[in-house]
Amino acid sequence: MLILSSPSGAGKTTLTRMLLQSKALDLTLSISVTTRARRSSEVEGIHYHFISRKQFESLRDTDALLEWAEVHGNFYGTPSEPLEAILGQGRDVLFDIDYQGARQVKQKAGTDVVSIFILPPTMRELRARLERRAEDPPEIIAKRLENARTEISHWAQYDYVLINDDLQRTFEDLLAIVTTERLRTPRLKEGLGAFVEGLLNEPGE
Ligand SMILES: Nc1ncnc2c1ncn2[C@@H]1O[C@H](COP(=O)(O)OP(=O)(O)OP(=O)(O)O)[C@@H](O)[C@H]1O
Ligand SMILES: Nc1nc2c(ncn2[C@@H]2O[C@H](COP(=O)(O)O)[C@@H](O)[C@H]2O)c(=O)[nH]1
Repeated sequence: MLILSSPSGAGKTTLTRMLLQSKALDLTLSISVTTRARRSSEVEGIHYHFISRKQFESLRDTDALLEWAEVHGNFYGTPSEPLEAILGQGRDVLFDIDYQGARQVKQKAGTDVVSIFILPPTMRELRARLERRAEDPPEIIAKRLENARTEISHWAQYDYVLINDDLQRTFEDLLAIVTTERLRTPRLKEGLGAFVEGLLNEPGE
């Protein structure tokens, strides 16, 4: 499970898209439910499942969410069932969730989780990116910038922290993290066990 978090506008959705487009990585996105209104660029079932507050409460109260949080005045959560199906196929899952959700997933899934926090190079650039994106009205941008400092204060709970100045460079750092994490001994154990057994049973001549 690979988690990307950042203050709004630092670039995690852009980087998520780049990671998903990289066929060699073969990552699957965890599609969250949210009570936020859909942006014009977003598609139901691709970016989010857009649901009502009542539907959200019903999912939350029936333990159908692995984690959930209130962010910028809206509710967001990760549905457990599709996630379990993806993990059951042995696939790696990418999460675009906030620090509260990251903490809950870490508590529940522990060593199966790798978390990455994306920082903007400056607060001025963060504002500029939100304005250039032109997806949210000024009052929503103001709220997101106001929340950014609290979100950034949680950077140290993450396994990795990247400063997203140059997009391509940040993407390459992400690729390096995924490649390295996949090579960790505990993640290779099943396949390696059989390989080592075969190796030790070879006569060696
Ligand atoms: N390294 C970068 N340099 C310049 N612009 C960038 C960079 N990374 C992302 N952007 C741009 O910044 C804007 C915000 O990026 P993005 O939507 O990915 O942010 P986000 O962290 O997912 O925000 P949110 O949490 O609000 O969804 C987009 O217009 C994106 O194209
Ligand atoms: N804890 C969770 N946070 C989530 C989830 N899905 C998205 N998010 C985070 O919310 C903010 C705002 O997202 P936006 O799409 O409205 O810009 C951002 O930090 C996301 O990472 C979730 O399922 N759980």
